[in-house]
Amino acid sequence: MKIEEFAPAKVNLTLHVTGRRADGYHLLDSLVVFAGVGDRVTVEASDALSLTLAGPEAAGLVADRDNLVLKAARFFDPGFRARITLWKALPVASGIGGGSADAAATLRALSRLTGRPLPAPGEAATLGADVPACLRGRALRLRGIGELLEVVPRIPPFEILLVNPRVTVPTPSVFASLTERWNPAMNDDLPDWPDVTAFCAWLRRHRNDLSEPARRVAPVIDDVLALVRETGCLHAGMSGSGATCFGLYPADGSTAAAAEAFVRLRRPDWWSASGAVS
Ligand SMILES: C[C@@](CO)(OP(=O)(O)O)[C@H](O)COP(=O)(O)OP(=O)(O)OC[C@H]1O[C@@H](n2ccc(N)nc2=O)[C@H](O)[C@@H]1O
Ligand SMILES: Nc1ncnc2c1ncn2[C@@H]1O[C@H](COP(=O)(O)OP(=O)(O)O)[C@@H](O)[C@H]1O
Repeated sequence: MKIEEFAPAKVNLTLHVTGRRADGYHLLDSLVVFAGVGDRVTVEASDALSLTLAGPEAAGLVADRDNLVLKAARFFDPGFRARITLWKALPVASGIGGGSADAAATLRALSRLTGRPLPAPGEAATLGADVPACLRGRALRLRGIGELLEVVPRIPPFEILLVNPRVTVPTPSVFASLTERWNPAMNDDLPDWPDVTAFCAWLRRHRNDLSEPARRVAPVIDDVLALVRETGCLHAGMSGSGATCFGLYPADGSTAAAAEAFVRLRRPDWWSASGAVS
């Protein structure tokens, strides 16, 4: 039996850093969505554990034991034997959780293959703070270091453009260069947004507290945001620790795709993708 799982890009539409734990991990309050753009993990039973890389972004990775796909497989069952293929479409170290998405897709695939349950969020977070959210793969409010999740059921439909300038931004460096670690959280109750315009107006009143340190690490982020804004999006921002930026568009099946074509024309050397959001 061959099982395929999609590993969608995670996008932090807001990211408030609200404190720091004694072990150095930061407390977050983030509204997270998943885009119809991502990697694919395929798993089939075999007599040995192996990983093959394919896809347009595979060159950014090696299939060694530190690959999050193999870490997730060993975490699920240290003796598990399977032939795993990772089709890599998301750029590595880009703030859209590609590695965490791959780990989560591997766990989902192995759970389907064996009928065994998925790990609890607190356990999954030991693979990576974003893995619990990626296991759910739908609009969420993420708190704690990433293990406290609440489904956000009423996000209005929209489409998204993702643009990465092909500069890798290591997450630890961005957290390390934060100057203010104790910032206000989002309000306890999230509103019911009547439409995407109201949703974007709400997003504009919130923050990504990692933007400033990320822009110090990778000043090109300002150019990415300027280009995304030039497409006429409803709202633009940076995801996670960067450098990927996003633009939001109405869910009309064409405006986000047209924005992607515009960006590709202007910056064929950058990575861009667009899709619907869940
Ligand atoms: C910042 C976020 C926001 O969603 O996304 P990315 O930019 O990575 O996509 C995540 O919290 C990243 O999650 P993930 O990439 O899984 O993080 P991990 O591998 O667990 O941690 C990488 C490093 O980031 C820092 N880190 C991560 C999460 C967190 N809540 N506090 C931290 O301080 C730590 O320095 C840690 O050593
Ligand atoms: N399957 C994987 N996909 C992406 N990165 C991986 C993977 N396995 C291990 N990594 C490592 O994890 C780190 C974070 O990568 P990634 O999850 O893409 O970052 P981000 O969460 O910022 O998008 C990188 O240094 C990368 O080498």
